[in-house]
Amino acid sequence: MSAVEVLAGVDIVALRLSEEGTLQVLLLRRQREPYAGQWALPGVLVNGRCADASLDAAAARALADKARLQPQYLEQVATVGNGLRDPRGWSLSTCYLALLAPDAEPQDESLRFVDLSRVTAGQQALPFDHTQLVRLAAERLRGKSVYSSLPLYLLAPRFTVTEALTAFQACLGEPVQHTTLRGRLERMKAQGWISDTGEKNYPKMGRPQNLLEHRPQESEAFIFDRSLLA
Ligand SMILES: O=P(O)(O)OC[C@H]1O[C@@H](O)[C@H](O)[C@@H]1O
Repeated sequence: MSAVEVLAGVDIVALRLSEEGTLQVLLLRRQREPYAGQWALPGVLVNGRCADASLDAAAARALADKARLQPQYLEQVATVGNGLRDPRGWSLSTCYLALLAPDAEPQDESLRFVDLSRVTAGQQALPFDHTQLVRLAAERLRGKSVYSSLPLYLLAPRFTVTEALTAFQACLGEPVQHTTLRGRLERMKAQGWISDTGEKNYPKMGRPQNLLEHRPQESEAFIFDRSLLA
């Protein structure tokens, strides 16, 4: 790399809700140097001859090419850049938050999900500044989950109130009142963002529960008029 070149890329913090109700982040074992063999965020460089029309397109490509997964939601979080984060020289990374369906599975042994809390706590070390990128994305998700329906993008399109509660609590990292969430979901129903399917799920334990359907009216999330934690 010449002295005047700057590497530019995108990195994806792709999250999934586990069966246990915890958030997990997708990691990819790097094939090449630097940090060959280490688990890192899936990312691609966008310098040079890449065909992507935009950073958003590059982020979608990174997930599609490297993980063969389609996100239910994708949002740009931040751009970081300096001369230290990549040993190849000055670099910029635009970090994206991607929310995956709960049945998103690693397609081969070069991919795996690990507990988000292990990464944010530094127990699972990541190369480059990827730990910092994960923390930024997790903070964005937490902040938006206070006042929007974002966590619903971590569920299957058909979900129960109990599953919604699990998703919100995982994103916020604290308990949410069942009745408060119900009220917010009712408001979404009134605006056409959620519909009643008239069907029930039949869990292994407990009583059957009504199945709701998430019907996003835009690519963003529904904004609540009051905080979910109020
Ligand atoms: O995988 P290659 O193309 O080598 O490089 C991409 C990585 O280089 C780093 O700056 C980025 O954070 C990104 O993850």
